[in-house]
Amino acid sequence: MRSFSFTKMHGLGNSYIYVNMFTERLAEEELSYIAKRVANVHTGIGSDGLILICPSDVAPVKMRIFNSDGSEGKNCGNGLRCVAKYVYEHGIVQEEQFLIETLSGLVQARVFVEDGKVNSVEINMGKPRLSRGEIPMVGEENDVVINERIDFAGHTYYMTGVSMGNPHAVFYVDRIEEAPVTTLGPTVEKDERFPEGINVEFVEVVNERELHFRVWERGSGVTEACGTGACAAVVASVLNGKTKRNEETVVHLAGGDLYITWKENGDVLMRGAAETICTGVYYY
Ligand SMILES: N[C@@H](CCC[C@H](N)C(=O)O)C(=O)O
Repeated sequence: MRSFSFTKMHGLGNSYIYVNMFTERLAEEELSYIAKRVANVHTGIGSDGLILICPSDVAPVKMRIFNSDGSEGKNCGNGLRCVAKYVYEHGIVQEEQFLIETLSGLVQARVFVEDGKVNSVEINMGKPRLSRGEIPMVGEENDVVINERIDFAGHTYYMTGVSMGNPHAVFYVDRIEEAPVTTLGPTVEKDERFPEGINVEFVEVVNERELHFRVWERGSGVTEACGTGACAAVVASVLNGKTKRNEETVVHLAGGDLYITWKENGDVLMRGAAETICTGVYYY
């Protein structure tokens, strides 16, 4: 029987099993299978997926993220905050600002420390990518998708498309409690107009500085929070004239709040909590 040491962490209830690949060895061809196994709440540990904290050639650390269905994502906002907390608290980095490599590029992390513990993290997520080609979504590759009419299962909706290194479809609703997360979510995720699938976000605008937010994540379904999704929601809200560029917006997710600013220079800043739940050894 094989085993590895893990740490379970969460960002606003979006939980992953984190494996320190500076010390552990997992076979590349087994990563998808391991992600599915550990995520299972009955026969595994229970999580939204698996995150690997890896050595990098271009930064102090690299993050890889696998959803609970075993698919690999290219970015994860909540995961980045937890990775930043982990590497600082385990002495893998000593500075309070450092780079993290992801499959979609480099991001800048800043940890806020009290008594040696990281209690919140800010990530400069870089610039959103807005063209259909970058999302990706079928159609004219240089066009943007802002409040575009689109039909699913015979009903008409309006969506805004944003890539934060991973794909997001944002829909506005009048009341967040009535958002069709579990019905429209999986339909949109798997729609053939999104060749790589898509994360689906529902947003209720409270005012120019505040949004309510729910998510159906590609590869994981309903989660308590999605950091890249919250960034996409703020970018979409600026593009739709609902919130302001260069001003911090509070996003209320099911698991808590994130503070997000789409800066004048194009970068998106995300700030919020990162928590350690437990550590252990997993046998497989
Ligand atoms: N929970 C994440 C995003 C995880 C990956 C996503 N489901 C995808 O496949 O793109 C976040 O906090 O951003």
